[in-house]
Amino acid sequence: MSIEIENVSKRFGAFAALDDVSLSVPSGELVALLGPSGSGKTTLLRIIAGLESVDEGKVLLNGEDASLHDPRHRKVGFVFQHYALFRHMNVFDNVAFGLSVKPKRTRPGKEVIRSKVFELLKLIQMEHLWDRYPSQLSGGQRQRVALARALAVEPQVLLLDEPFGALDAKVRQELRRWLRQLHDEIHVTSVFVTHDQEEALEVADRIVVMNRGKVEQEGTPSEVYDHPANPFVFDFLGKVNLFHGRIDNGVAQLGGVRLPASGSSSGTDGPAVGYVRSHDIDISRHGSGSDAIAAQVRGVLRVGPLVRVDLLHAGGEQFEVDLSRDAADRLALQVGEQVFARPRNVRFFVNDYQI
Ligand SMILES: Nc1ncnc2c1ncn2[C@@H]1O[C@H](COP(=O)(O)OP(=O)(O)OP(=O)(O)O)[C@@H](O)[C@H]1O
Repeated sequence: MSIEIENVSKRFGAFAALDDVSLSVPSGELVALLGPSGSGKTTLLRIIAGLESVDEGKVLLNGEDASLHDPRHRKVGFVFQHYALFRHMNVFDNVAFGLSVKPKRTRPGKEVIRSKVFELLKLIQMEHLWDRYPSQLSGGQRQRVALARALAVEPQVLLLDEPFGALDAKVRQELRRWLRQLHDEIHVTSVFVTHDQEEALEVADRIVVMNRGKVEQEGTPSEVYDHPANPFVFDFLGKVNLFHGRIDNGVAQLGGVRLPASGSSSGTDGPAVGYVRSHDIDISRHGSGSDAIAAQVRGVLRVGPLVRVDLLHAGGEQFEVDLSRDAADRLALQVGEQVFARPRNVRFFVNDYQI
């Protein structure tokens, strides 16, 4: 089922939780709503589910105005961060619940329910745990049961609100991969909310970056990561360094270095900010100060597979470079020494507009 959000606004009192949001989710896609706390992600999800009304705008499900239908008939499955499974029911009964409470007329027979539940338990790789109770399961297993339970009634849209938010980092990572595989198997149109950029980049077909009730950018993971539309998206999708400088006649001066500012025109002359990801900078001991940013090493820290180097350049701005362990071992940087940093990929923004 496709979802179209057309110019939706939602206020709580005087506060605009959603401000003229438009968005379309083609049938079968897995879309992530990514944004900081309070950006309106959950509100948008609840509006799609029909749990919340809109002040302005429309939601179309398969091209039809959703407000014309009772939310109970929207065929939407919901999985929350803390999905309360029924504690007194075992895994089998939890997954079977949505089917067993259907009105008699549409309720499948016992055998059909049984085979459907075992099919789902197989999908979530938990057939052998069918008679366990929620208290006998790990957090990750419980979320998988919650997902199977939402899928049991064959929703046409699956909505997931921070489904792995309460789990530890390792389990989260496993479940992310698992969710992606599951989606590739069943292709149900899915929208999931997360504030974790890595999760969105790894799992989603498309990412909708939200901020203060608005959509900042929408695109594939590589579109939003490699071509962020504005400083907010750049910053939210990964670690970034800011270099304050100026642009004159298409040339940017950043920390003493002159760099071509592609796309700029004389109209953009003036103060500009260069954005560079910390893995997009090379460090060497050689340079002239006009082809590289002269900087002092302030700290060297091993973080898992990377080495994070803290630097301070002559203009007084601090910045961070992530090196591979190999590169860091070759350089053997010492705290206090002078080095030269060369950004490989800089994006310039003037007043929030990319040039
Ligand atoms: N029922 C409500 N009454 C008043 N304000 C609300 C209500 N629901 C949400 N809000 C406000 O609307 C804003 C958006 O909330 P929402 O839950 O959609 O954000 P979110 O992006 O999902 O955040 P989080 O990641 O923290 O869940 C918040 O500032 C929140 O306080």
